[in-house]
Amino acid sequence: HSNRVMWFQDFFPPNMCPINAKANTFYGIMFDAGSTGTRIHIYTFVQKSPENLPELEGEIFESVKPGLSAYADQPEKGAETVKKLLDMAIDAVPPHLWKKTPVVLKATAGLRLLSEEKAQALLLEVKEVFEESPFLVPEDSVGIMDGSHEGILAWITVNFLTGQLSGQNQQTVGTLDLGGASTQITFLPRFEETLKETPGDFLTSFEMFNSTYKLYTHSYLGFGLKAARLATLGALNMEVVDGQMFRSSCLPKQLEAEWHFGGVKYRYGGNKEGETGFKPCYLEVLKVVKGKLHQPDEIRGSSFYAFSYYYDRAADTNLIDYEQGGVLEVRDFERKAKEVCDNMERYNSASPFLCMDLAYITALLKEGFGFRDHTLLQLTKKVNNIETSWTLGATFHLLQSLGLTY
Ligand SMILES: O=c1[nH]cnc2c1ncn2[C@@H]1O[C@H](COP(=O)(O)OP(=O)(O)O)[C@@H](O)[C@H]1O
Ligand SMILES: [Ca+2]
Repeated sequence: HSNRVMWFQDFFPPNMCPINAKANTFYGIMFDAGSTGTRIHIYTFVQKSPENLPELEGEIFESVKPGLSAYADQPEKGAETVKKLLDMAIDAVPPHLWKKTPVVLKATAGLRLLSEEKAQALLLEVKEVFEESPFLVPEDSVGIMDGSHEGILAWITVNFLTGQLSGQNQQTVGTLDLGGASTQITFLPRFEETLKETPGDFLTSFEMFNSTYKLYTHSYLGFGLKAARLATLGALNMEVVDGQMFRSSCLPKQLEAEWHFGGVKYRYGGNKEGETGFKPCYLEVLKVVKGKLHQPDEIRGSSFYAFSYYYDRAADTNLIDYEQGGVLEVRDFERKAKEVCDNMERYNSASPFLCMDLAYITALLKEGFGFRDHTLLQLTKKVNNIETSWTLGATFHLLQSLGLTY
């Protein structure tokens, strides 16, 4: 299509004009600076008619590891990883739309855990990369996202993709996200009771697509899968003494290894002489979650969408198909945790943390949030070929604030 103006264009509303069939295509670029990796999502939308929601046409997705927080002492190098990903957008977006295509980066728990100074230095370098690009750089285009937004925007994404935000008879689903450093739970309460017994800072009103949703949401910093490993080892927020060894019954007996997280080196290993296996391991992970999370009664009976590390660990252990995902019960994680923890030698080609991760997920779901053994979890990585990530919700929010959609 060219930009030629045809005489008949004035006779048609813009969306119906035959030569303009694609004139209402637009793009949005959203970066997710997570604690374990940085990801770019390039979305294509078509607004077919002004009274309908913009239709999502597709997504281009790419990711790199490690995340920005690993470059805490080399912010320029960190920004370089963002630039590499942004080069993909140069190829994906037609040049005449560059100036109208917004680019935004939101960082999550990895940067929340860094010192203010180091986090700001990284964000400043990223901002420079954006300013040098041909794209639209809105105000606040680079920053650390509020934990409550992370949950809400993921909820918007999943419920948009499953068609629950349009039309009548909306039956929304709750969402569970398990990151490296933090974890989120979000749902739309149906009972007056829930609103009454929930602490005020767990409830947030959010406007999207001409509706207001009062959501239950909370982000637990330090309860992501990798942070939980450190907590289980007793190493989270510890002044680590040189050569200090952290041991756990969740690790293979003979294991001794090193692990770098958040710029600190940890030595860890199994209980050489002591106990190993599910029972002692579960007691260890239980200490990390017990009594630390709010348990809304309402969620016991409902089913949830779960993604990120819930998905990865379920796929790693063949509980679900890696491409298709699947439906599980909470007790399936427990069954698998027992199987792996009580036979660690059989799983020694997988991650040494597999037993600990599965035990933690089980404890988080049951003793943390208070789900039942039979609670259903819909494990999903993509819906209609779009990643289930807070980034789509964030892009809608962005387009709305720029007046590109309502
Ligand atoms: O867009 C995505 N597609 C697929 N997986 C994702 C996406 N975003 C995050 N993840 C998953 O999230 C987990 C890592 O969490 P992340 O690095 O975002 O930590 P954080 O949320 O605590 O900052 C991994 O399981 C990773 O595969
Ligand atoms: Ca994340």
